[in-house]
Formats: sequence, structure tokens, C-alpha cells
Amino acid sequence: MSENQVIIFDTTLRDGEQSPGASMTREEKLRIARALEKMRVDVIEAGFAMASPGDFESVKSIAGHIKDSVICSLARALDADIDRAAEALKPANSARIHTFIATSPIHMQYKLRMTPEQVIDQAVHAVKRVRNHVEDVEFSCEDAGRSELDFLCRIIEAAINAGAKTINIPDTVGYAIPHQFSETISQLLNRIPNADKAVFSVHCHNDLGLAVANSIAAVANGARQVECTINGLGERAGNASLEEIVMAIKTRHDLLNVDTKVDTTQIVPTSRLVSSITGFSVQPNKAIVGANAFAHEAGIHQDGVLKHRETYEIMRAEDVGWNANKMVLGKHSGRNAFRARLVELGIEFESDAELAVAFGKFKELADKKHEIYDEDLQALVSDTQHSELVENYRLVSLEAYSKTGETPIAHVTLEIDGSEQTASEQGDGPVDAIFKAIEKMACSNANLQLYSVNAITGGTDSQGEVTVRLERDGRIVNGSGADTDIVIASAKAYINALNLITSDAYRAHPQAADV
Ligand SMILES: CC(=O)SCCNC(=O)CCNC(=O)[C@H](O)C(C)(C)COP(=O)(O)OP(=O)(O)OC[C@H]1O[C@@H](n2cnc3c(N)ncnc32)[C@H](O)[C@@H]1OP(=O)(O)O
Ligand SMILES: CC(C)C(=O)C(=O)O
Repeated sequence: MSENQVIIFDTTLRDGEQSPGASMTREEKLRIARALEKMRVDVIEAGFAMASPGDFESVKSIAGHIKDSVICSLARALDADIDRAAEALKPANSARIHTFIATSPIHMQYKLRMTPEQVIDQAVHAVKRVRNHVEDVEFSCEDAGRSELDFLCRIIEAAINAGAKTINIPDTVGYAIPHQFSETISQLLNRIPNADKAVFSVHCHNDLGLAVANSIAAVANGARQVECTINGLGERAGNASLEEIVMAIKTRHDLLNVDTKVDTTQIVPTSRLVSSITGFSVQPNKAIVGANAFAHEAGIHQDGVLKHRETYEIMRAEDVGWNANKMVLGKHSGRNAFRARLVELGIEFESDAELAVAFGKFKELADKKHEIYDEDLQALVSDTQHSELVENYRLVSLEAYSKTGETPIAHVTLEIDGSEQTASEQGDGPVDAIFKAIEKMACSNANLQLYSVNAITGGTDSQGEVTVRLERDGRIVNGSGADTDIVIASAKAYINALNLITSDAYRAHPQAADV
């Protein structure tokens, strides 16, 4: 293995599963293991065989099915744990046993109730026991982040002499700070006489939100294995996230000068799989795999990305398995992104003035709604194009009241041929009351033939798009209106239909006039 390669050791199925609520069945673990193998993860820690019969079976099943990654089981520094791990790993192509014992004063004194000398003896015994089963021995100094450096040097030297091939330095409780952790790694590598006989690994927890930073700092100072999990799943605040580690190494190759074998295009599919199996959703702003990781809403950013993607993107969405980056239209968006999306939708305006009107309406809508979807744009543009109509009727204000047990009532103010009128009516529902109030003022004598409401997109902040079909003297028109408030959308649609039915331009049947 090249000295510039970092081994990616995934522990989603072991430490990840220690996340309260993240227990997985054997079949689920196998599905994740297959995804990790496809991603070309070097080592998959499949479980802790001693933990339960179910975990034993999971390790065994993964060992039997996965051929391209090394399969590993955790084991305490106890013969029974080690033998159980070896038993589960029998079917594996390449097997590793990961044995550990705590090395910090607080763990040795209060948890293990052992002296430091006893801990060294047990570690050496455990490593030798593992060597009786497999060549590939990993030894971890649990709580290394709070262990004394001199003691770490002693126990690691002894473990390497006993046959450990990988030495893992876990920051078990997420206590380390990057510059200090990288100094620890560098000291261990420099001071332990046989350090060159093993690969040094790190396993960082995220209690202070520093798991990835500490892991990368360690890599910069000579660690060549990183233990991590998909989506940063893991005990308490989680482990270092695989996707962040791998992409930091890839993106900052200029600085770190190391590589991994991971096929990064498998990151997003695997993240989704883990999230759907565990039920732990990924926060939208999570690096790499969050829904917003490659989404831009701010106009200045969108403009920059449209002109030259790298202005605001340090990675390509496609490289981590997204289809593409995303321009989200919202209230922070600018004219350039708005125009670009309309062009993609095949919508063009004849003049800049027309575009400006549509953009103004878009900003008004965006103030009411979080995200503007393509369907919103289409409704908005058709509204803008309708605005070419001579508006004999214009909605000034509207108040609709409904309460259980009471008859709904609406007060509507319209501008009709330049002057304002107000009417109030009761109805079977607020929309019925509105239509009656409008008709009271318009006196159109038109017949309502159809009223339909559609949510333009999902979510309760979706725009309602209303269609109102009116008929008068054999002429039929379809009016439409869109708004986040469906009562207002209904009034807009009715008024639009009134304007159409009284307009010379729409004398034909609506289908013929393409209304
Ligand atoms: C930092 C980490 O993530 S370490 C991995 C943590 N993961 C887990 O614990 C999940 C799986 N664990 C389990 O299913 C159970 O704890 C088991 C099966 C391993 C052990 O269960 P039990 O035998 O009932 O022991 P229990 O969990 O109550 O206590 C742990 C015992 O292991 C001892 N122990 C802890 N770590 C080690 C070690 N590395 N080597 C040897 N003994 C150890 C403890 O001192 C304690 O011993 P004691 O019973 O003599 O006091
Ligand atoms: C067993 C070790 C590696 C561990 O999970 C930890 O210390 O967090």
C-alpha cells in the first residue's frame, strides 16, 4: 500500500449502531455492507460479535457475502470475545479482529479497576490471542484522547511487538482539539521505536463537533487509517462522518497529499440507505449529503455559479452522487437565476419590461412562500401574461370569515372601470360567499360551470391554483388565479374569468383561444 493512501475503516454497523435508536437487523446490515463494498470502503466493522447472537449472525453473514472489503469484528481484550469474533469471521475473504482496552487513568481506575501494568499485560495477551486466529490485528487504546502520552507509548510498543498491525488512537469521548490531537499522533509516531511496523489509525467522536477536524489533523500528521461512519452516525453526538473525511481528503489534496480508494459517487446513495434504514434523517445543511449541500438560493451566489460554477462550489455535486447542483428560487434569488430557470422551462419574454413585471410578482410570491417551484413559475407567468388583458375588474381587498356553526360571510372590494365598490354576501362556504359578493357588483349574469383547486406543489405553504369556468351567451372562458391563500386564489380566478368574458380578445371558445 502506498504511504499516501488513507485506509477508510467504516464503523457504521458497529459504532454507528451504538447510536440510541439505530439498531439494525441482519438483513439491513447486509444491505449497508453491500453499499459500503460498492463504495470501495477498505474495512467494514460489521459488529461486535460478542454483543448478542444477532450481532454474531450479522458479522457472520456479512463475512460470508462481502468479498472486496476486509470484514472486522470488535472484541474486548478477553479470550471469549476474541474467540467469538474469530468464529463469526470464519467465512470472510479477509478478516480483521479489532481488540481494545482503555488506557486513560479514569477508565483504568474506575471502569476496569486495573493497574496500568495489568492493562498492558492484558493488551499483549489479547493481541497474541487474536494472532492465533488472524494475521490482521487491530489494537485500540480506548479513551486515548485522555490518556497519558508516556503510557500510550509503552502499551502501543508492546502491542506492536505482540503482533498488532494497526494501532488505533480513539478520542472516545470527543475531548480532543485538532492541533493537540495532531501533536499526539506526531509524538507517538516519533517516540515509539517500532511505530513503522504498524498503520496508525484514528477514531474520533463528535462531542465538541470536532471529529472530522481532529481526524484530518491526524492524517496531516501521519495517521493512515480513519475510522468513520456514514452520516456521522454513532454513540452520543456521533463519529467522524465518512463523507466529510473522504471529500476533505479529495478536495484538499493540494494540502494533504493523500488519497482514498473510495468511489465518491456512491456517497449520496449510501447516505440515503443508512438514513432510511435507521430512520435518522439527514439535516438539510449537513455537509456533502444534506439536501442543501449543493443548493444555492442567494441571488449573488446563483449569478456567480451560473457564470462560473467554482465561484461558490468547491466540489461537484455529481462527484458525490447527486444528479446536479440545485438553484432554489426563493426570496433571496436574483433576476439572472430567475431568467435562467424560465429559459430552461421554455418560457421567454418579449421584452425586459415583461420580465421585470414577472420578476416583481415572483419576489412578492417568494415573500409568502419558502421555495418557488417550476409549477409556481408557470402559474406566475401565465398570470403575468393574463395581465396583458384589459382589467375591467381588479381585486382591491378581500375579507372572508368562516367559523364552525356560523354562515360564512365575505366582504369584497373591487375596482370596476376605475371606481371602487364594496359588497358583502353570505354563502355556503367562504368561496361561495366571495363569488356571490363579486357577482353582486359585476352583475355579469355569467354561469359558473367549473371551480377547481389544485395545490401547485407539496407542503402546506404550496400555492393553490384555482380555475373558474364561466359561461355567458354561449361563450365559455377559463379564468385562473394562484396564491398561497386559496381563498384569494379563488377570487383572483373569478375576476380573471370576468375580465376574459368581457374582453374582445377572448371571444372564441377557450380551447380555440388557447386560454
Ligand atoms: C468505546 C466503545 O464504543 S467500546 C464498545 C462499546 N459497545 C458496547 O458496549 C456494545 C456491546 N456491548 C454489550 O453487548 C455488552 O456490554 C457486552 C456483551 C460486551 C458485555 O456485557 P456484560 O458482560 O453484561 O458486561 P457489562 O456491559 O455490564 O460491563 C462491561 C464489562 O466489560 C469490562 N470491559 C470493558 N471494556 C473492556 C475491555 N476492553 N477489555 C476487557 N474488559 C472490558 C468492564 O470492566 C466490565 O467488566 P465487569 O463486568 O467485570 O465489571
Ligand atoms: C472501541 C473503540 C475504537 C471505540 O469505539 C471508541 O473508543 O470510541
